[in-house]
Amino acid sequence: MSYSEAREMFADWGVDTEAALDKLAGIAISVHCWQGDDVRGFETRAGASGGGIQATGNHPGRARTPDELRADLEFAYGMIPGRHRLNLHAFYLDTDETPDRDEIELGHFTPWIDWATAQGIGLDFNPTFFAHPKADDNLTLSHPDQGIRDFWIEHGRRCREIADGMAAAQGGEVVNNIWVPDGSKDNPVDRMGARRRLEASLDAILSPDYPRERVLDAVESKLFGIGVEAMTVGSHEFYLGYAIRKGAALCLDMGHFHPTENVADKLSAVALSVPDILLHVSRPMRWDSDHVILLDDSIRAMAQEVIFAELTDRVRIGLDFFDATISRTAAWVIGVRNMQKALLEALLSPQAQLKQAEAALDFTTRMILTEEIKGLPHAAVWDEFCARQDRPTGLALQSRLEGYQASVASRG
Ligand SMILES: C[C@H](O)[C@H](O)[C@@H](O)C(=O)CO
Ligand SMILES: [Mn+2]
Repeated sequence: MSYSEAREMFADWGVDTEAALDKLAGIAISVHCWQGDDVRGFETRAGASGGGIQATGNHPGRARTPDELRADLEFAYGMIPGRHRLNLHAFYLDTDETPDRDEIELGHFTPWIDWATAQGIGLDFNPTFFAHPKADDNLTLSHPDQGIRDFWIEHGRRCREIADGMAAAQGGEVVNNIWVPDGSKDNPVDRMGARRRLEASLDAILSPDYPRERVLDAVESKLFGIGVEAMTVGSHEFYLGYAIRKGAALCLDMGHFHPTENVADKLSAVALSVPDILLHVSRPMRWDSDHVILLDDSIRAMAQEVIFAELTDRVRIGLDFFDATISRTAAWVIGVRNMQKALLEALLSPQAQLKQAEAALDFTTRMILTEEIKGLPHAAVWDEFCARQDRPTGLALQSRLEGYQASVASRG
């Protein structure tokens, strides 16, 4: 079906496809660097990722150096319509020096800043509180040992300084997201002590004032991780309260809740109390497995909430998945495009009619609408979006993804 035929069909339902395409073009997705190298980072000492997160699989082509990772990202961005961001973790520094985590500085990220600026890609940042001997107890900011806490506090403070430097170099906001793996394998007896220590450490990290429009601090909760099954110190309730008290952004990772919870439902609920929200869009399978996101119901529901609750200015969309059993570049491209497709579907919905039916308690009309619009030609509108930005679709996309994968498959 041609785009003009599709445009007319949507117009019959009161939907303006041009307005939807304009809106979609303005939504930046923060692409997570860690899909490209199985969350290994570029520190010389780095081993397995630890902290209960681990990529599984051994597909050829993993990026082994910052240059390889940037080349892979350039290819991926070239397959994705729109202008997007890069979400960089601190242990992806690019330097000949070997600073410990409490010694990193902006200069260790200069090649990333130069590259991102040349590419027109905004950076986001994350301190790395895992994959380090001082995190081997699965305790960092809440560790009972003051020395270990101080080490990680210094890391957190330096990361904010780096984020501010990135913002100064690039202009605009850098989201700096804090996730710590801290927790307990078996039932603890002093949950309060651990949470008080985490709170005090976070306060110490966040005490220097940076303009919010330059450094947007976010905090990420989690239900449990491998090795910390009994308690996660930074639980949802902990961070929801913390974000409200301190004015930080709240990060909702779709893999960090009980599998029966609807994470999309949380958006409007927390948006009443927290001004800014960061999403880690992910696909948990039975647990926080970080599968590549599909265009499935959970992603559609999340996108619909962002659009229908009119939260595009307050929600930063980041992705968080890593799959080492498939082409890593294809994983990025497919995942980001799926997020965009879900947003486009929401933008192509007859929102006003749906809300009107619901307000009138006319649930029959609401159901007719939700089910009938599923048959509308969303794909023709998506193809038009890609064509206007010279991005391939369908078989052409497949061939480009396979071609690039073949070109990196010989990496050792
Ligand atoms: C690498 C990320 O920071 C990490 O995945 C974190 O965001 C997380 O979700 C841990 O489970
Ligand atoms: Mn996450």
